[in-house]
Amino acid sequence: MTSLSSGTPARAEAQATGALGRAVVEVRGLRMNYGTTEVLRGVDLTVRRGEVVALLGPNGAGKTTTIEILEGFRRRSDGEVSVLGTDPDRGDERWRARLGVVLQSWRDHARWRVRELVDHFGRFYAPYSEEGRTRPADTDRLLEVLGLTEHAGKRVEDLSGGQRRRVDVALGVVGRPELLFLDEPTAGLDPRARRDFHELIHRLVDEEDTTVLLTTHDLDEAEKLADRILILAGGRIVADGSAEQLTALVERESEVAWTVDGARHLHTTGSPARHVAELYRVHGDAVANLRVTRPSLEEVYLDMVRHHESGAAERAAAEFGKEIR
Ligand SMILES: Nc1ncnc2c1ncn2[C@@H]1O[C@H](COP(=O)(O)OP(=O)(O)OP(=O)(O)O)[C@@H](O)[C@H]1O
Repeated sequence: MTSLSSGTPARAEAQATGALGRAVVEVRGLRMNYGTTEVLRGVDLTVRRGEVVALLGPNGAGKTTTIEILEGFRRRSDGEVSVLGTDPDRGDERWRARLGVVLQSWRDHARWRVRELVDHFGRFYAPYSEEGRTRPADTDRLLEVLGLTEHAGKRVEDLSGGQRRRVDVALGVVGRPELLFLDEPTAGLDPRARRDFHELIHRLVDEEDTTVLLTTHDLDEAEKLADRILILAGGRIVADGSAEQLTALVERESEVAWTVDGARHLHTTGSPARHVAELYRVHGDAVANLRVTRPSLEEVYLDMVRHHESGAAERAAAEFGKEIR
């Protein structure tokens, strides 16, 4: 397998030295207002070295706003933010060189040829090499890893959407970032390109010791890609855990519905089997129309999104938070 650098995979090395797990992003009480509209109302989150974290939330939840603040592109209204040990509002060029950024849509550079463009971007990073991390990445090797070798001589404007997206990624990682921000990375990619992209992200994490924070409104993508999912809704993080943890928490709350003597009943419980046994002990054969439903993470999430889009964001977020805690 082609890698961006030679030698021992960086993640294994970091694991050996105990460097994995240190916080690279710390956010406490982050608030953001656009005029009188409060978009972020006290976001707390942590991203640790070596993690792939997905910031998941419905359209307009404030995902882009959050990562733009972390990238130093946008000034926050309030709160504490530290990215690679620095407040992004005061980040200098050396700090910036340690970050990789892939924006939602990149419409510039249409007339550049792929190889020239990646090479050109890479040169900016040359003064910022560090021990164990020579910058930039080798352009040809990077193009190969991203499946762009055969398109290296083409103009960006002549590429397909998926190929362009890969160029965006090349520009985001040519500086061999310690921390990579990806905003909706697979929007517009077909399933094959999406799968390739997921592989690429895992390879970056394993071989380059890159920590990744990505935004998506696709739960499936978050489940496939991320070690940890943060759900942003109503201006706050309402859930934080691995896909398995979130699923387990959701499944704890099952709905038991039944009728006794024609009267309908509904009960939410973490132990449906015990509840059903108790029902039969008390009512015996009078129990009818028994139904036990375990909502999936997706159902609960989509329900929250529907509420959010119908304007009941605050309530939906609170309910969702309650449901999975
Ligand atoms: N520059 C701005 N001025 C005023 N309002 C803004 C600005 N940028 C974003 N907003 C508003 O802030 C809210 C959050 O936007 P943001 O783009 O951060 O959400 P998002 O979760 O990334 O959404 P999407 O999934 O659609 O990309 C939206 O209601 C948006 O209209």
